[in-house]
Amino acid sequence: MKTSIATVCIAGDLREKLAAIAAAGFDGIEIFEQDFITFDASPREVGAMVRDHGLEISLFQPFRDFEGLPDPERSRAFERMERKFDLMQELGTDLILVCSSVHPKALGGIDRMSRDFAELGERAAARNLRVGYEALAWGRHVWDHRDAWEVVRRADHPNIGLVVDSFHTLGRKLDPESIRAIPGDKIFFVQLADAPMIEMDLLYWSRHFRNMPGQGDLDVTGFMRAVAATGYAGPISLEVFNDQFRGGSAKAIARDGHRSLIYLMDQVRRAEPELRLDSLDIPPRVTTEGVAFVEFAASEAEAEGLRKLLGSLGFHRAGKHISKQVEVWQQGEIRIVLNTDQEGFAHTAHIAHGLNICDVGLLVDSAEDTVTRARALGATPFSQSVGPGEMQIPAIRGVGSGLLHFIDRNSDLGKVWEIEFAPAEGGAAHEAGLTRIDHIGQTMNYEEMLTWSLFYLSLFETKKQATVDVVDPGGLVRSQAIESPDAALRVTLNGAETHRTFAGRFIADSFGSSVQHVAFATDDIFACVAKMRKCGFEPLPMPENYYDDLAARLSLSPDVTGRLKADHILYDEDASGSFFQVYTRSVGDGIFLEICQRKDGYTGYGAANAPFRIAAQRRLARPSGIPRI
Ligand SMILES: O=C(O)c1ccc(O)c(O)c1
Ligand SMILES: [Mg+2]
Repeated sequence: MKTSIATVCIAGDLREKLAAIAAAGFDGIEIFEQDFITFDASPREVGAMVRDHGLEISLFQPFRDFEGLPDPERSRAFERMERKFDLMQELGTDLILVCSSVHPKALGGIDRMSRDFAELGERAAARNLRVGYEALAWGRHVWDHRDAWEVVRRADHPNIGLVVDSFHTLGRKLDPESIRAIPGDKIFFVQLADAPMIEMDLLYWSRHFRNMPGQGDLDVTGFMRAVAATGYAGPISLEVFNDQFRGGSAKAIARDGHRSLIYLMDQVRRAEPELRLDSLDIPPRVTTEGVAFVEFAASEAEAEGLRKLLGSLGFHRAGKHISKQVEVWQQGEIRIVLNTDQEGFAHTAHIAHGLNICDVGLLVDSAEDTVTRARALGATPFSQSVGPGEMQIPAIRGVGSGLLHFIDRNSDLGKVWEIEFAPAEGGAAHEAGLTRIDHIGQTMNYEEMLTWSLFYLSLFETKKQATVDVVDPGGLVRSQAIESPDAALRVTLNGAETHRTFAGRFIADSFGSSVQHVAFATDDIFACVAKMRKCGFEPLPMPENYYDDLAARLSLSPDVTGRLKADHILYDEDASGSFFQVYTRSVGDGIFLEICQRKDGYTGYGAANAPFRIAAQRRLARPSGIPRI
């Protein structure tokens, strides 16, 4: 199946748009008239430029206010169309999109409109061109693809067909199943867009808030299944009007777009195998069993601080790498890797970012399949040379070009700790009861959130949770959780709108997005904190006001409130259960660790506590920044 994208989706002038679109791997483009008119080159030159990028012009659009007009507007519309036909022939495209009229004088009437299209079909046929009719969700008389189809059906002309656009159908809450009844060869073109579910004026929603399939809340997969079931064999094309994308990185948005189509068609192919789509046959979304390790890149001095911190949480040094300056600290199933080596990726990451979490290891079904799927989705594979006795662990680039490594139990990869590490002295004497990694929190600029949610959703068997707004005294931080069905993998994406927030400062100070926070699970937070205190744990101090408010709001016994306060434990409860959290003080440019306990199946992340946690972190930070360890 060929992929295409409307030039309107991408930032830049036409040349920049084409370069980004071609680099992302699309086959064609929809030329948006505005992008052509604002560009200073002849139609022939533009056509050649597109083809020089290895792209075809799959559609020219939009042509507005054509059908159902009285004269003289009617004959004007036909004349206007002849000029656009001239232009299309010079550009080198045979298909134009006519969107349903919003003209105040448009009369409507199915037969009147079909007669206009029948006549237009004759004119198009004379030039070997085709016309596709699209119902805009806010069209004056036609705003439903079923009505647009009826106009096309009655026009009964081989050069007149239908354009379906997922936004107009799903945004209007029309049932996409009705598309299945349309003959596939009468659908001339398919436009795809998703959107977040926000109640607002349809036109405004469409022109400013569309996003890539998978990034919003619409059932674009259901829509595309219905289209595919008709036998439609033309291009699938993205038409995304989004203010943020228009101002974003052309390359990144084009890459996200291409990824969204691969993901979408894979979902469609799996949902309806009998359709025998010619889309890529790639391994399914990856099942994750959890986070296998988190790796810090550190200087020797920073590593010393981390050792103290980890020791205070009940971790012990479990192994030393056979040839590198790398050690692994362990507790329960949790492994923290400290990398102070003077070579390799971690070292480079340390030079660029200072102390940082440069690598996350995920436990998956098959590491090889994971990388195969990731490559098909346009992720960047990573490898570096390995020394004698070391393993080549499959990896890709993740958020902020940090690494994601994949470990599985089906190969030797799961034995990396025995193969590459020699046991260290000490042992597990002081474990505090931390069992596994509950979640990792990645901090990024707000504009990157859609990129990374699509990255996780398309690669892993996960679902996104609703976005929550966290108020930091310096501005808003939006937080979205991505979770596997059994919650074995939980990742939170935290998008900072300004650099004045704690999260935003982290991005600025460490020169880029990355993991800012790792949360460890425990089954008994009070026992855990008691043990950690003996090892020298210093919790992030919470003010008394917080506990007075808890006592006022919730029906906790004074005894429980007293224990929470004594240990600086934060508490949350909702319909799903209750939640306890305690934080470490920050290290480096604002990295912090959390210990949490979920009771009765609590599903959240303590968002209600986030403003108090942030205020406490800011209090400890010096005006010039955050204390370094
Ligand atoms: O917003 C619009 O006017 C507009 C134009 C052309 C389209 O294909 C569309 O979906 C919307
Ligand atoms: Mg459209």
